[in-house]
Amino acid sequence: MTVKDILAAIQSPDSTSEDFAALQIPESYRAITVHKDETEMFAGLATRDKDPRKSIHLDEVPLPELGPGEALVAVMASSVNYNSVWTSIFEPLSTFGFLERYGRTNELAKRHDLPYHIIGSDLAGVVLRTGPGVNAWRPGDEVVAHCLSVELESSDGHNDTMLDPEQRIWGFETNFGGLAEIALVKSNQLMPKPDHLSWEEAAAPGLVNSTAYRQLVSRNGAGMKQGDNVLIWGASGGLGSYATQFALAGGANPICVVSSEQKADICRSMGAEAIIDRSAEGYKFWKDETTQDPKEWKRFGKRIREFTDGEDIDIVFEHPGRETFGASVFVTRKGGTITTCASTSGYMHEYDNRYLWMSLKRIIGSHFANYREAWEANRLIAKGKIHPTLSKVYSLEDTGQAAYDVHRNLHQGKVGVLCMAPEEGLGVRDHEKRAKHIDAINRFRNI
Ligand SMILES: C/C=C/C(=O)SCCNC(=O)CCNC(=O)[C@H](O)C(C)(C)COP(=O)(O)OP(=O)(O)OC[C@H]1O[C@@H](n2cnc3c(N)ncnc32)[C@H](O)[C@@H]1OP(=O)(O)O
Ligand SMILES: NC(=O)C1=CN([C@@H]2O[C@H](COP(=O)(O)OP(=O)(O)OC[C@H]3O[C@@H](n4cnc5c(N)ncnc54)[C@H](OP(=O)(O)O)[C@@H]3O)[C@@H](O)[C@H]2O)C=CC1
Repeated sequence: MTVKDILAAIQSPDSTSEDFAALQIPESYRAITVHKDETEMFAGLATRDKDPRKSIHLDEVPLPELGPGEALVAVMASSVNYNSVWTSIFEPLSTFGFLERYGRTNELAKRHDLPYHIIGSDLAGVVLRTGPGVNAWRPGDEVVAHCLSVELESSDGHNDTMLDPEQRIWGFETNFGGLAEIALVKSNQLMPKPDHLSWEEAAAPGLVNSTAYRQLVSRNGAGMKQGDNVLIWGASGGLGSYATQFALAGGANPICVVSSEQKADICRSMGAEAIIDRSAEGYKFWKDETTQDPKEWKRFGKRIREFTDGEDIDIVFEHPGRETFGASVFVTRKGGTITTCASTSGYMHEYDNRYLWMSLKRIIGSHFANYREAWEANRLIAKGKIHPTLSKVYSLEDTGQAAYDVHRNLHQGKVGVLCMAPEEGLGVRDHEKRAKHIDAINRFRNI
């Protein structure tokens, strides 16, 4: 039995759940990996010069054992997230440390501690096998997977599953991720694949859409409401392209920051009106490595006021980190919120705390999404309220290049990867619903 036989079953309209259950699963499959003996390969290089094309490999790997509560999924498509960039440049830490730590927790988790790390935190595909105790999913089910892996043995995570002390991001802090022909997930990561989307479109939103949902919309994040002025950094990027859609769909007023006219056009086409091209307007929030320039914060704030009839920002959707954080805190209105999930440009932030405490602002840390938030975010995709922002699709062989593009900010929206899917455009089940949303679905394509 080979991956080709699985693909044939997926592509046959007559395949039943029993057919899938009867399929033998191959003993090995192709997967995107980084190697433990290469973690020092970029030592001494600047972050920018660490090239994911050198560290990312396509290997034949053995099939992992399937445990209780788990599922093996045939991955038709996946997507590149920035966490795979971090893994491939071994920053801020080598992810092998996460796998070792996980491996120490119990006998079954030892499977994850390997000399290679199969990366990737998104997938769209078909369930092949489920482990003992899985009743909600069956072989043949068409699914997407969110990337929250939790154990839930501690009460700490029982109210908000992101607070589980054993919370991990699948394909980043666990092995057997989605950039592969077969992936191993916990069954409660599975969600129904939106039926109007192709495999690669369905795989694109998962991680960033769920993260933006918690960070901006959920009460666990900023709890955005109608009329809020929302400053969105990287508004046409992975996270930002969903934050912009959430702001528009939720009746808020997005102020989109981008770095080119082309990206400004994308935001306009999503329906945003207030757009700041940070490159064209030349903001320099840092005078040098150690000194920020409050005059530049003020120039930026004045520009925002031009779009808002003089109002300041209710919510900042932060992720660039060090380079922008001082400005983000400054431009937030009295009582407003800065919500942050990342630090792409550096994690040691500096801001003038007087503007925070005197104006009663709040900084909220946000990370991925709990089970329920991920489900709600996927539901919005399935209902055609929020759309994938897929721009370009690569083959599994070219994942290194795809990660390089994301690392160098050469991409738009999301970058997809075909895993088992032989070509783009497959997997659409509801053509009528698709036709209704086709322009929005294709908005980011090939730009
Ligand atoms: C969905 C997608 C998401 C993304 O893309 S996010 C972006 C990518 N992710 C990242 O860049 C994050 C990568 N992760 C990290 O950088 C690290 O993962 C963290 C900095 C988050 C944590 O570092 P760590 O080394 O895992 O943990 P420690 O807390 O620094 O060290 C553990 C030791 O420190 C002790 N400790 C913890 N808290 C305290 C305390 N409050 N007082 C005293 N000690 C403390 C512990 O017990 C333990 O000790 P002992 O090493 O001896 O076991
Ligand atoms: N904690 C969590 O759960 C999650 C964290 N992340 C993290 O969030 C970050 C962004 O992820 P994602 O949106 O997918 O990445 P993308 O690269 O797709 O988008 C980020 C955008 O941010 C903008 N940007 C980058 N650097 C700067 C800067 N120095 N100043 C201002 N804007 C900047 C760029 O837009 P432009 O050039 O147009 O301004 C870029 O397109 C990553 O660090 C990632 O690891 C992502 C998902 C989940």
